[in-house]
Amino acid sequence: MSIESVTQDKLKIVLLEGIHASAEKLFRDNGFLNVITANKSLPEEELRQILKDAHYLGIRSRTQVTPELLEYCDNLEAIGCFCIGTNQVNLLATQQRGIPVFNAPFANTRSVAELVLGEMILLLRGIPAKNAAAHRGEWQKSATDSYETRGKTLGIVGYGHIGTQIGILAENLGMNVQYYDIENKLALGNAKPADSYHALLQTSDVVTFHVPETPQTQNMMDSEAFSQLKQGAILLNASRGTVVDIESLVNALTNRQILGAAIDVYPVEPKSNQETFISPLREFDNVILTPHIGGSTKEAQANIGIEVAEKLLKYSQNGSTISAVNFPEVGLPSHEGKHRICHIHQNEPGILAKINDIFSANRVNISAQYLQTDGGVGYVVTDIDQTSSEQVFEALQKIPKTIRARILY
Ligand SMILES: NC(=O)C1=CN([C@@H]2O[C@H](COP(=O)(O)OP(=O)(O)OC[C@H]3O[C@@H](n4cnc5c(N)ncnc54)[C@H](O)[C@@H]3O)[C@@H](O)[C@H]2O)C=CC1
Ligand SMILES: O=C(O)CCC(=O)C(=O)O
Repeated sequence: MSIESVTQDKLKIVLLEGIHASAEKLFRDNGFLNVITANKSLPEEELRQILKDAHYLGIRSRTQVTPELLEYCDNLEAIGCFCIGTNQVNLLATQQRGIPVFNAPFANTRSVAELVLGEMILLLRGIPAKNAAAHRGEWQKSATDSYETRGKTLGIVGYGHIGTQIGILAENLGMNVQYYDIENKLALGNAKPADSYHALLQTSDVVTFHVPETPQTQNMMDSEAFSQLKQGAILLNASRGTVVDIESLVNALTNRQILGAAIDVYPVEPKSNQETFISPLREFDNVILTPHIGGSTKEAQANIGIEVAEKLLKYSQNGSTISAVNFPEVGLPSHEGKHRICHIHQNEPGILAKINDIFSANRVNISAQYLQTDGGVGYVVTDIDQTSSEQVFEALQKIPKTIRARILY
């Protein structure tokens, strides 16, 4: 498979799911004029149609990029996830098709941390249920099951960018912080690693999840895990909907084993704001239900729009794959007066030699070159002295195991 070079103004950029306008602006300011936006995720058939001739795709967490969908995307050069999670994209299938995937690993983390902190305080005071009752005209003035944060133990599962920030903020409220992570992590402030996942569940007053969606985190909070929790604990999940088994959560709420919960993510989420949200959790006043908005603040979304659009622009304009989540990372600086060709191929020995044989046979002088391989794919960026002729480009495309090649300038 290969692609022809298309002038920048004609490259089709599709930005879905209400990606912040900062992204579209950046593309347009850089001369990308064919930018199509939608404020929701699209149904399968519409998605296929719109992506059939698209070169760049921007999504958030709803759009599923499956191997089947990729069959329809012959021109797709790169994907930007305008969020942290990339579990909605089949990373192996995109890699095999020579499509780097980028994300914004930090920009919304503070927003999630602040939301979780606020929810935790409200839940410890029993506010969600009291608030719901007051809306119905009931007056529930009582201190029963109403607690300060001070002196309570917060258990953080997944001590990464979000988990660590929550730990620091919670310590400032006077909480004891412990965490569980599969990696050995530097403990910030006075936080302590728990002896095990179960030890954390058994000894925390509040448990909050900040893990990625992986096979290991699937139903990490199942009925067995719920049975380990302290009587009257509080549970929060703003990570992924597959992490907490909803039926087990419903049971724990029904038999009052836990005092309350805050859930931002669900196994199945509506595709747009027009769709009804269906969940057995809707009947519980002591559960804060939010529509996957942990990272949805103006600040975070504007920053993410710029960060991910910049990564896509760099890939388009100079071939940089730095910080791609599924691809060899190559970031060759631009060289004045030189011309750049990118070659993506299946990772097998001897391909670089074949590329260079073609340059040599055509008396093309290489001024800089970088090869990086990662798993199944190899990526070579080459700067040459003269503009590449059609003959050279065609020969590069015909090298066996080539996935795609691009002339950048
Ligand atoms: N609700 C929302 O709007 C948002 C949700 N998220 C979700 O939050 C997740 C976490 O975000 P970050 O903290 O930025 O990610 P991160 O990658 O910085 O941290 C994740 C941590 O989880 C740990 N981990 C992985 N598997 C684990 C397991 N089985 N048990 C225990 N620890 C495990 C990792 O070692 C890492 O330290 C993201 O992957 C995303 O799914 C992120 C942003 C917004
Ligand atoms: O803002 C979004 O659409 C998704 C946020 C999220 O879950 C993430 O960043 O991983």
